[in-house]
Amino acid sequence: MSHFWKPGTEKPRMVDDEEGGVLFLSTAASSSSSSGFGYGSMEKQRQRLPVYKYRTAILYLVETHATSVIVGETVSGKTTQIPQYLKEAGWADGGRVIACTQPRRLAVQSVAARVAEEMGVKLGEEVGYTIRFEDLTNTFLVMTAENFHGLAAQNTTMIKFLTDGVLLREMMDDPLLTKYSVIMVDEAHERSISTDILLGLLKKIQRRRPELRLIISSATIEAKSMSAFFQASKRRRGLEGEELRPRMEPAILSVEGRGFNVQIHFAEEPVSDYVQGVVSTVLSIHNQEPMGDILVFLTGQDDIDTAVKLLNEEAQSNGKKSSGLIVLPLYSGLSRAEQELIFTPTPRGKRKVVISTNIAETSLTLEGIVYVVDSGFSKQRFYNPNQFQAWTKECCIRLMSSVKLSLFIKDDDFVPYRPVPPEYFVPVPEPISDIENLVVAPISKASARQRAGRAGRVRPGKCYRYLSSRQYFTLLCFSFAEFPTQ
Ligand SMILES: Nc1ncnc2c1ncn2[C@@H]1O[C@H](COP(=O)(O)OP(=O)(O)OP(=O)(O)O)[C@@H](O)[C@H]1O
Repeated sequence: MSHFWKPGTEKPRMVDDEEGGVLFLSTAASSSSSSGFGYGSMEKQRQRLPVYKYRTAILYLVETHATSVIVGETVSGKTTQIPQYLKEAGWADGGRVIACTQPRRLAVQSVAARVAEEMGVKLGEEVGYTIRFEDLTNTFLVMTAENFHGLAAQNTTMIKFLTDGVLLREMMDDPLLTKYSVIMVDEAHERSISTDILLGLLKKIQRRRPELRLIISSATIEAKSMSAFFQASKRRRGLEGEELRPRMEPAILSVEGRGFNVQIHFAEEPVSDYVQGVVSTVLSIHNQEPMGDILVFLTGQDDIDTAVKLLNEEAQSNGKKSSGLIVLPLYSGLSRAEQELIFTPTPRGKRKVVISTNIAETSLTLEGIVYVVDSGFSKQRFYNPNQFQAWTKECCIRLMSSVKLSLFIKDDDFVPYRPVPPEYFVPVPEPISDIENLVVAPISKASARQRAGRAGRVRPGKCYRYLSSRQYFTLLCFSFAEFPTQ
């Protein structure tokens, strides 16, 4: 364990950012090998990732700060490497667990499988995952030393990937999440309701468990506002062992460097029918570009089914020209077996086309993908608090009027349990569509970068944006939080 920073040894070189408090690593922190694993080529691949140069700095920040915000380009290696660095540094010793959350199940499964492969262990043992209805981790019961009748859960899983929703669910049994030493909330830019609630609760847990470390990471996160959120409001002084506590003000680390080059192409003119547009683009890539799989981003199941149908029809009618295309849809409504087809290697001479919602936007590495075709739109969920207020108000009015009606019957007739006639029942207004809206809207620049980042992961790639460059510059920098707070 001599290749990462330990308290008491020389610290890695860092400078304060001029804008105040932002830590930025000025030089490569370490050039030495990271671990004692004997997996030569895999180890070399790991060391080639940009995040490797920041290994010592990351471990130093996690050691000394309660919260670290890590911003690293797509393909810098955050998701697969940071949990391994932490494990190698001893954060999973003594039965503790390192958690890494992802917004989506598919990402949890694929990242866990990759990390297990890199570590040369069986998935479900040292590296495991938990998603809804599936727990692939290893916990067994042991007799406690103090009381031979008592049983305690012991974890052999050291690195656990899980969705943020599952971690929230775990809080119901263990509100302080005591088994975790470090919790990494990855892809925090997505700002789904569960991610935001999780971040709020983790901040509270940290006050009770100062030893818990949080890492908030993404390629496209507003680091300063995230850091401001975790800034402790009051600095506690004079507590026993204060000098051993980590610094409560969050550290921000920017991991520079990315994977292979991805050439970006914009549409020359804005298009009206993006489904037809992406289908034509896929066909021209297939006819003109060298081999390599294609990942298409559309908004939802309807669009995807239409595109799959159009491409399959084209393949049949055009004979040789479009043959060789294997078209696969990807959305959350598909069965797991159907979703997993996207990971099957493409047969020689064929080209796989995965047509997906934003389920494939973050954390996924599909090895064969060379081309990304981005429609520029996604279905976005908005929680509308104003509508919610209007709806609850309406419900209250109707409820009150029905209560008044039933009271009226009771009072007048002096028959307390007389059934209320059906005409007095007042239906409550339909809530769902008003409160939670799923709307097709242009994506943000952050999403566009994430989508482009699905190419260039294991070889150079190209991204075709179905937006003109002028349209692109009108996009919002970041997507709206699902639950707006301001
Ligand atoms: N399933 C996989 N198969 C092959 N290589 C993989 C796989 N998963 C990750 N890798 C390799 O590890 C690299 C880093 O992936 P990782 O997911 O850690 O990056 P990241 O910085 O978290 O990216 P993103 O922000 O896009 O999720 C990939 O570019 C790829 O070279």
